[in-house]
Amino acid sequence: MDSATTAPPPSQELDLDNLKLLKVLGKGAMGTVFLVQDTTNTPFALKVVDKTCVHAKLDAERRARWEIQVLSTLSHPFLPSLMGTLESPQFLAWALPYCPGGDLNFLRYRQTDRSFSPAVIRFYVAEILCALDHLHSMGIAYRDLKPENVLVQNTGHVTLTDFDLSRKLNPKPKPNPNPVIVPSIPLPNSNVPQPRRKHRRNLSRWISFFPPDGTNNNNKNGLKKAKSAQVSPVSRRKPSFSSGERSNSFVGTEEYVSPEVVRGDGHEFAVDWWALGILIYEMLYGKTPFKGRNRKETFRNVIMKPPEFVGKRTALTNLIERLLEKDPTKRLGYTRGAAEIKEHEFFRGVQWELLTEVVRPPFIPSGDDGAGEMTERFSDRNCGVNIRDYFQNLKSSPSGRFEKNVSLREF
Ligand SMILES: Nc1ncnc2c1ncn2[C@@H]1O[C@H](COP(=O)(O)OP(=O)(O)OP(=O)(O)O)[C@@H](O)[C@H]1O
Repeated sequence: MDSATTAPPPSQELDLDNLKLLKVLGKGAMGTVFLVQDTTNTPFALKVVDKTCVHAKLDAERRARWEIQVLSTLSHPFLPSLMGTLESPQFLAWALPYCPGGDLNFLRYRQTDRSFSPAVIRFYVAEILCALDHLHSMGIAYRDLKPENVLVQNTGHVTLTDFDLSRKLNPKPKPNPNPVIVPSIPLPNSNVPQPRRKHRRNLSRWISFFPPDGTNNNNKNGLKKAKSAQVSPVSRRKPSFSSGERSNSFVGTEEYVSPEVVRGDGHEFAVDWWALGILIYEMLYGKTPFKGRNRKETFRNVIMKPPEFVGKRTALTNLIERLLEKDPTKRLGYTRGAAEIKEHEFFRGVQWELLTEVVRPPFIPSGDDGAGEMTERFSDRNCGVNIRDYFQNLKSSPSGRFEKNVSLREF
């Protein structure tokens, strides 16, 4: 798949005067994502972070700059490319290709039994695996894999979104094909006090933050998007036809957090393989494996409980089991990365180099698929509303929603 990657196209400086906001695609902890059109009528997604809003406390600006930095280096069919950026004293915004198919969570809820067949899972997971492989090869751990962050492009292929939690790690050295045999060193006795692990400092970043304003966090599907990382106050709400909620916490969605992160042991690229195991489980069974009644119970389950598999054991359940190995060093993918996972029996027959050539992915968005369910759509009369008006109006609106009859001003 890496053969399909090239240097990222240069991103341009966007001109706010030429942008029309068409609708809100989603709202996350960090920003609002709009569907926008430029003078050529090309639609694209614009993620806007209001540097002055209460979420500044979430370190939104620093995270946004990091996200832009990561995006500017990406060039891969299953990862977004940065189309442009803009900055004003109030806003930081960047443009990405529009994905009209919604996210995998939305798609799953449109299935009759709210789960995918193994064949559909194979397709999506193969593409996600290639995207993660590429990120890891760049030394980037994604750390926020969940169905809401897997978007469906107009071609039906996937793209990962939301890189503010990603982190640069030291690339793993390739395993030595001719290892030097050294005499074995006795394992440390667990009764002997060990030096404090260096990685524990990572925990300082994982402090929960509960925004005081109960911010509207709906995405375009009317689902509440799971808050990521240290921001995570609001539960990830499933579509309105379900009462189920998924709570989130200090490092991504609670149910996707790996045992090593819960334990404070620090983390490596293997956290992404754990999250991949959770995601596959959820796609197959329609629920995550370790969800408890509260965060404490969820974390206890993450550390202690083996995943339960209903029905016949298959190559797919074996793959999940190998990814949900509690000890990261024994987890599939730990030693040789994605290559190890690609060799698993579940993927037998997958032609990795030809994935982008698949012309009939399981779901191809038709026209404005899902767009009718956007939380906020600006009527034709309001097309052309500018970003400043949008946020100004939002602050003063008692409903916390955009009021359609806002008077338009130049930005
Ligand atoms: N390129 C895109 N095309 C279509 N919709 C998009 C696009 N990018 C983002 N979205 C929508 O906007 C939502 C929020 O985007 P994103 O995850 O980037 O925001 P965030 O503020 O970083 O979220 P989080 O709370 O996880 O940190 C997504 O879940 C998705 O529904």
